[in-house]
Amino acid sequence: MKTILKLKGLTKKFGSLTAVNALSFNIQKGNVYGILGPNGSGKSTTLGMVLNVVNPTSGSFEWFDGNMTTHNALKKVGAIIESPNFYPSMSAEDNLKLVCKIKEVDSSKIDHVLDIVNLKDRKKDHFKSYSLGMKQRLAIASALLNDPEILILDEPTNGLDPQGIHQIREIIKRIAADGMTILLASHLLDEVEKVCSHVIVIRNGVKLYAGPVDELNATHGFFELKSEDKEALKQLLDTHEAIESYDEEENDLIKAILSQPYEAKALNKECFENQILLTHLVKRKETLEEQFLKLTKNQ
Ligand SMILES: Nc1ncnc2c1ncn2[C@@H]1O[C@H](COP(=O)(O)OP(=O)(O)OP(=O)(O)O)[C@@H](O)[C@H]1O
Repeated sequence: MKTILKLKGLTKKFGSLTAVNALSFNIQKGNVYGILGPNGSGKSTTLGMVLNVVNPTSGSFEWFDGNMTTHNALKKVGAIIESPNFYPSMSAEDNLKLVCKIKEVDSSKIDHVLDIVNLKDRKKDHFKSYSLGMKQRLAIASALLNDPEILILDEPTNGLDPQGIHQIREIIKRIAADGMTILLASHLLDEVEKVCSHVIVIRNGVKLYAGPVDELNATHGFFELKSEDKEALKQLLDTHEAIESYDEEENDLIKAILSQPYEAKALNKECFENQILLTHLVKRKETLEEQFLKLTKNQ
């Protein structure tokens, strides 16, 4: 698979603050990546560095095959990292004509990109009459004009109402389905879950996880258990091949984490054969949100 972007130990310090700390990951063609982290975790700084607007303190990054200057490589990148900025008293279409002139691309693509973002019917309207969601969609259209190899978006749904958020996410999914590589920064887990195939979780500039979104949730789950003979139950769990660890929670509840697939029925039978009567037995899997919170809390 073709590599679009490689980050190698990329680091940015602002005085004594390390905003991005030795970040390494690869962006492969055709995937949709989310950089996910709370506010202030270093997402925008990371995007700023690979887009040449923030100077790295150390480490490096490489666009495409590494044989191109960043300046030339960025001609193949469509990026929206600031709020959409166009001429207010010009129509969307005229604004895009101007962008075509600046980017030296043919203006025949304007209708097509406006169609992708559902703005073709409103192309004659002044930019100033657009809602925030429409402005953001126009920015996406503008970024698509020169057929980029990758689209980069920083918090693409920030400040939008639920309908606007939905429209932007649908557009991103549609563009991705057509094969576009996308890298977006977001502090919203559900956004990354809905839109991205891959996720890079960062906190305080440090990478906590990078990989497919599915695998972040690929654990075997856990049992919630209760028994009047808690000590005997704990002894059984201590030596159980399928139990990785267990915690005692409130109300005498024991949470036993699985290290391999194991059915509740089998555990129930085993407990019974060891004269341990369970008063509560539930098998559960952590939601992606619980996993994400655990991942970020542990650091
Ligand atoms: N120009 C700067 N000078 C000093 N500190 C900065 C500068 N830019 C960013 N920072 C700090 O670096 C850290 C990371 O900021 P960054 O904007 O990259 O985070 P973020 O994850 O994008 O968060 P947000 O979504 O809130 O923008 C923060 O603590 C921020 O205050």
